[in-house]
Amino acid sequence: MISPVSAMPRSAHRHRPEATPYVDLTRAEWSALRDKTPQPLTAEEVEKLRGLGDVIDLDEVRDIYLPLSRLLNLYVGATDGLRGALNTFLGEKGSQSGTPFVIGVAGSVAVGKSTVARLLQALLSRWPEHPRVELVTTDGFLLPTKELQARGLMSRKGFPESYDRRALTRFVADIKAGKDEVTAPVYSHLIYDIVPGERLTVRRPDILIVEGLNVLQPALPGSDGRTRVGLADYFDFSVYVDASGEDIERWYLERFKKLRQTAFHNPSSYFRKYTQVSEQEAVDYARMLWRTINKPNLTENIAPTRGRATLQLRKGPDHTVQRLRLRKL
Ligand SMILES: Nc1ncnc2c1ncn2[C@@H]1O[C@H](COP(=O)(O)OP(=O)(O)OP(=O)(O)O)[C@@H](O)[C@H]1O
Ligand SMILES: CC(C)(CO)[C@@H](O)C(=O)NCCC(=O)O
Repeated sequence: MISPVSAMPRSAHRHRPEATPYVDLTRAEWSALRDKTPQPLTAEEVEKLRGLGDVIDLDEVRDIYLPLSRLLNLYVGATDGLRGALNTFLGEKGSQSGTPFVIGVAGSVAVGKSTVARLLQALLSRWPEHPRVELVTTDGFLLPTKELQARGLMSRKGFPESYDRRALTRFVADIKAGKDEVTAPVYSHLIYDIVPGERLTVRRPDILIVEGLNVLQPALPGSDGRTRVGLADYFDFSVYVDASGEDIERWYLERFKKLRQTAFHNPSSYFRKYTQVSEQEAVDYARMLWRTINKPNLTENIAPTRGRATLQLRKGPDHTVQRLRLRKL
């Protein structure tokens, strides 16, 4: 019989370290774990994958993303082994082959998660075991502007209720179930809306990366009050991209300034009017968007999901990853 905790000698209580499901690593400790994983990208390729305002270079790829690519390659192999065990058990009763490995990438607006997701796609597709890596962002499942306006949600864009969560979960479930072709709507930052009539098609990838603010949020209970299977329940691995609130706000404002000099000049840009006002007015507007929408969303909905990620990447003020926290239990 297992003895109850209260029956243990007092000293055993006192000296037991607090149980934590994570292992914390410095940049140097993590970097050493890349082992002999070769660097498959050139400086030009990294430049193409870099988002506006991000600073990822070959050193960052080597130190942070090669160990991650190696870890994920090991995870994919081990998950295939588990799938084989399940298939042996199930036999004719529903066994499945070619189930894609699904990775979620979460974090605030402007933290750089789309760069992380693109880098992972490029690195993971170089492994011969899983060359077909698809990337989708949850932006495509935002409700169209007309619908957001009708529901009074224009200033809640990015909050859980601004997405068609059921369609998003179904989309990932269908890909994981091995459907030949699964499609999703497409979002444009330029027009700040869903692109009418456009769809993205995903065809049986080896790995699917799902990037978005909301990917680790728990599912809403159904109308019968029961818990549902949510998006994150389909993940085999997840990454939370983290940084201090002040740093992210600064990155958001700087990106807005850069976009004001570039993309906002496009006649179709939703933000075009901010090219015609002073920089100060434009920055004040961006700060208002940050403080009234993106920051509360970070605090209330995104940051609380951090502990659910398999891996947390903590960036410093210059965008480089300084600390990592990996789930080990
Ligand atoms: N208003 C905009 N007009 C044109 N391009 C934009 C606009 N906002 C963002 N982008 C571009 O789209 C890319 C992805 O933006 P997105 O909003 O997905 O990033 P994010 O979620 O804010 O944060 P992250 O930087 O983590 O991806 C940005 O790196 C930027 O280059
Ligand atoms: C589309 C999202 C929700 C996420 O990418 C975000 O970029 C956004 O539009 N947030 C609303 C406030 C703003 O314009 O920054």
